[in-house]
Amino acid sequence: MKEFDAIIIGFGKGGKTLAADLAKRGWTVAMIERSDKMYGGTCINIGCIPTKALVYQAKFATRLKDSSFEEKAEFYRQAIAIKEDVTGTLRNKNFHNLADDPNITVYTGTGSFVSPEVVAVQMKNERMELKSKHIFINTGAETVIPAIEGIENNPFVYTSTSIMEVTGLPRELVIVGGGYVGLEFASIYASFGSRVTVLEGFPELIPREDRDIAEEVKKALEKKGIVFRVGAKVQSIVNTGNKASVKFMDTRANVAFSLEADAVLLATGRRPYTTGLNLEAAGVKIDDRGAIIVDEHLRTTQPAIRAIGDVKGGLQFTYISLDDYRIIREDLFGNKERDQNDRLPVSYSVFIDPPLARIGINEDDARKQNLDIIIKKLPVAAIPRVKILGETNGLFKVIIDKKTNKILGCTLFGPEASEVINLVALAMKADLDYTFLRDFIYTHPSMSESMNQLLS
Ligand SMILES: Cc1cc2nc3c(=O)[nH]c(=O)nc-3n(C[C@H](O)[C@H](O)[C@H](O)COP(=O)(O)OP(=O)(O)OC[C@H]3O[C@@H](n4cnc5c(N)ncnc54)[C@H](O)[C@@H]3O)c2cc1C
Ligand SMILES: NC(=O)c1ccc[n+]([C@@H]2O[C@H](COP(=O)([O-])OP(=O)(O)OC[C@H]3O[C@@H](n4cnc5c(N)ncnc54)[C@H](O)[C@@H]3O)[C@@H](O)[C@H]2O)c1
Repeated sequence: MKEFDAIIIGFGKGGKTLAADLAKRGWTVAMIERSDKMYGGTCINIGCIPTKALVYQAKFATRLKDSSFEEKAEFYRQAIAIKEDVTGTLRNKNFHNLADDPNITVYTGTGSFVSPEVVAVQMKNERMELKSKHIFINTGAETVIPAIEGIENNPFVYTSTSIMEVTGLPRELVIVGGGYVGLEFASIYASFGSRVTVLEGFPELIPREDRDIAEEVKKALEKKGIVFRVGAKVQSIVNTGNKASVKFMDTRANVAFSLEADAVLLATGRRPYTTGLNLEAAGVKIDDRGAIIVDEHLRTTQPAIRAIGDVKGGLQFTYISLDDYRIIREDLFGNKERDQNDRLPVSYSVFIDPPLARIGINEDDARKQNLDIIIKKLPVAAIPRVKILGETNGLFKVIIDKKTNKILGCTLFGPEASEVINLVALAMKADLDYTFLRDFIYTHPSMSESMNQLLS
């Protein structure tokens, strides 16, 4: 049996970064990845990178709004080809980053535990057992497939992964779920020229955001032609031969509706992926949502085994997986002072057009906690840069603690929000008063300079 200093199951963000770091320190590392289409993990192959490549291309597509559907479809086909090129290049680079390192062996096969120190790898034509005292699980998440009649083997039903493999632009796209994936794909496909309907089961759109922000988001996306149906319970998706017939119930009005679609995207959440890992053999326990249970230092219920990224539940972002690597690095080689709690608050961006970004609490949260706050708002139309961009939709909003002058939270909905939020996050992390950003000298004309106005 081959022995390694470390075994990593799953080629995710944290795992691949850890592999390279350990190898540099002289450790021998086995990286196990089940698919040769997934070297580098979800983000570069089927997640952040391909979707954001399409977000970027979709921006140009909006210039074709008066063109024929066929012309739009041709532009979309080219955008998919560009996306393929980007992911292919990154996948190859990610593979070689590890495989070319003499201390790292990449196994293309499915990993499963035999015991707490032994992992079996099932490859195409071979099964091997590997041994290590340090094992890291980085197997990511999978799309939740809801129990809806007619979904199974229905050629019109897609996940975020499979829809991006299709080169034909759907004329009518129905998206089930109005979360991150649902909204980003709605924005992308509406920009490319599809007619998009989003069916969200919850009675409100983006319920975690303040209602004034949610209204602005809805308004901006509706301007693109997207139709939202909230409180929608999808009952069946039937293959009618050349289309899908989507039947849903408006649970608020208690009325049944039916829609025709060329494609139906399931954007109904992602859950930790542990299928086939045989965690029982290692003594690694999962919670009732299927996430691997970890402590603040990412140790599982079998302390020599750790979990990284989406598979441990909680926030599902690439930068969280990367930060998990930092926690482990500090635990193994540093002062052991990092843990999962010290990275809060964490910002996020939904890459719709324009993007929505947030850090910390919002007004609703502050009111529920009876906090003494100052709220400042700025319609994006008041920022000089948006006149240049020709994009005046949006609202920036910040919540400040009246007593301490610290920023408690900030939501930015407008052009370049996903960049500007990092500035606010930095100020919050550095424990700066809001006046620091208010009086800072920014370049002009930039979106960052909106902080002068927003915070004044
Ligand atoms: C459509 C979409 C868009 C997204 N956009 C963003 C975004 O813009 N920004 C952002 O921060 N996040 C985004 N995310 C989330 C982000 O992609 C994930 O949070 C992140 O990639 C998770 O990384 P990870 O390290 O947990 O593992 P992953 O990158 O998911 O890697 C897990 C790997 O393990 C492999 N694997 C699974 N089981 C086994 C096994 N038994 N043996 C061997 N290999 C196995 C899988 O094939 C996979 O390659 C997006 C996700 C999706 C789906
Ligand atoms: N920009 C980003 O950072 C980004 C982009 C995409 C995905 N992601 C990550 O991927 C994860 C998964 O995204 P997601 O959008 O699939 O999940 P999500 O949890 O964000 O949203 C799922 C939505 O589907 C709705 N829903 C669930 N079942 C339904 C049903 N049967 N009918 C109608 N609606 C239903 C839910 O109410 C919810 O609004 C996110 O948690 C996020 O962390 C991040």
